[in-house]
Amino acid sequence: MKTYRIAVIPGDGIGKEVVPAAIEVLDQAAHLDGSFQFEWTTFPWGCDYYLETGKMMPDNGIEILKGYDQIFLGAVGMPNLVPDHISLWGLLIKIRREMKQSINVRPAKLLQGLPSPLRKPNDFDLVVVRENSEGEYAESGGRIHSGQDEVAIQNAIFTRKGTERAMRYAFEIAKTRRQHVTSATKSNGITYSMPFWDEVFVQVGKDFKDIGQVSTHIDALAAFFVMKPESFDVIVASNLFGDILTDLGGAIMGSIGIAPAANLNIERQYPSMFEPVHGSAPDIAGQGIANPLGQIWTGKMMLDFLGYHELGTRVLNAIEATLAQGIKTADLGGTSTLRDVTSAVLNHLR
Ligand SMILES: NC(=O)c1ccc[n+]([C@@H]2O[C@H](COP(=O)([O-])OP(=O)(O)OC[C@H]3O[C@@H](n4cnc5c(N)ncnc54)[C@H](O)[C@@H]3O)[C@@H](O)[C@H]2O)c1
Ligand SMILES: O=C(O)C[C@@H](O)C(=O)O
Ligand SMILES: [K+]
Ligand SMILES: [Mn+2]
Repeated sequence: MKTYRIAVIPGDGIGKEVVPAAIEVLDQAAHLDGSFQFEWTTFPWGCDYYLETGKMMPDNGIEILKGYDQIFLGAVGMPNLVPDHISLWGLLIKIRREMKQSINVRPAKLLQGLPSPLRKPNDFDLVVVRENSEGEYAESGGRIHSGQDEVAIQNAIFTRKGTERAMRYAFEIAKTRRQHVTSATKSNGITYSMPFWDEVFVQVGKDFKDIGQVSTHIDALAAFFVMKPESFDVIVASNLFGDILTDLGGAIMGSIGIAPAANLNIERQYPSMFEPVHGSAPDIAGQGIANPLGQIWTGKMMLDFLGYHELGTRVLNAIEATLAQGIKTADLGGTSTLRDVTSAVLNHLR
């Protein structure tokens, strides 16, 4: 039997609750399939680890992770105890960078059984391809002087390689979907990087003449996510624009607690990392009321990446059947617990 060795990093807050729930579902999915199994190895890295050791993960953490097939992560961050830029750059973003997980795929669609907060949504089904290695998230800049003279500089870095890679990937997946890519730009306000982004989009687009292509300013695009989400198929966005758009993608589905994500090393040279869009939700952590569906759907994306598409579809069907039954956590207006929702998904998967 094929065994996949998965490194598990529950991380902080609700990550510690939703990850075990999703593992139960993935184990059952593997059992149903019968041809493979998961071997999970859990690492206690995160803010608690930082408070004990002064590091978010050990110095050889990346080397350790390279020994696994994939990484399954919950969320990182305890802003009351560790500054967010320290915790995220010490674990989540460090892994994304060092494992060259340069593409972050984040779908959003109108789910059966889950009313969208939009008043009369048409059926939407979109996917955001977020550039995941550079852009506005660049360790370039600094702070000098103090008091009234203080200066902070943060440079955004866009390379042709990174920009092209994200755009090519977006066009490739559009080929398998509804044949359309929207590029999120802001070349009216940002005068160097975004005109460059637009030029690369036109150049890459020439290799995909059969795919519809349009550039839309991110401000208008955000409004269209609310007003006419059904008009989108694939959206390619820079790191920060993609970050913001995908919380919005979660929101129009019903909650950011259900939005899934996959940080892909598309070259398959290193493990990819599967972790949902949402964070550690300190406001509800430890109460057993977090929505596990984002983490479970993220597990479905891992199944897809491993080639088990039909099984992945069964997991998504079980999620929708659970919602249709009215078994929902508080973020979706329900009264069910994380345990109730997980049990229902397991039942529907059987
Ligand atoms: N990928 C990640 O690990 C990641 C992503 C976003 C934020 N963060 C970190 O998480 C911490 C909290 O950030 P935030 O509050 O801005 O965002 P958040 O996503 O953690 O929470 C935003 C709101 O959504 C709710 N929510 C999120 N996930 C939910 C779920 N599964 N079920 C029910 N409700 C859910 C929370 O209760 C909160 O009200 C910060 O430290 C931040 O840096 C980490
Ligand atoms: O900014 C980030 O990438 C962290 C988090 O908000 C995410 O979306 O993964
Ligand atoms: K997350
Ligand atoms: Mn985010």
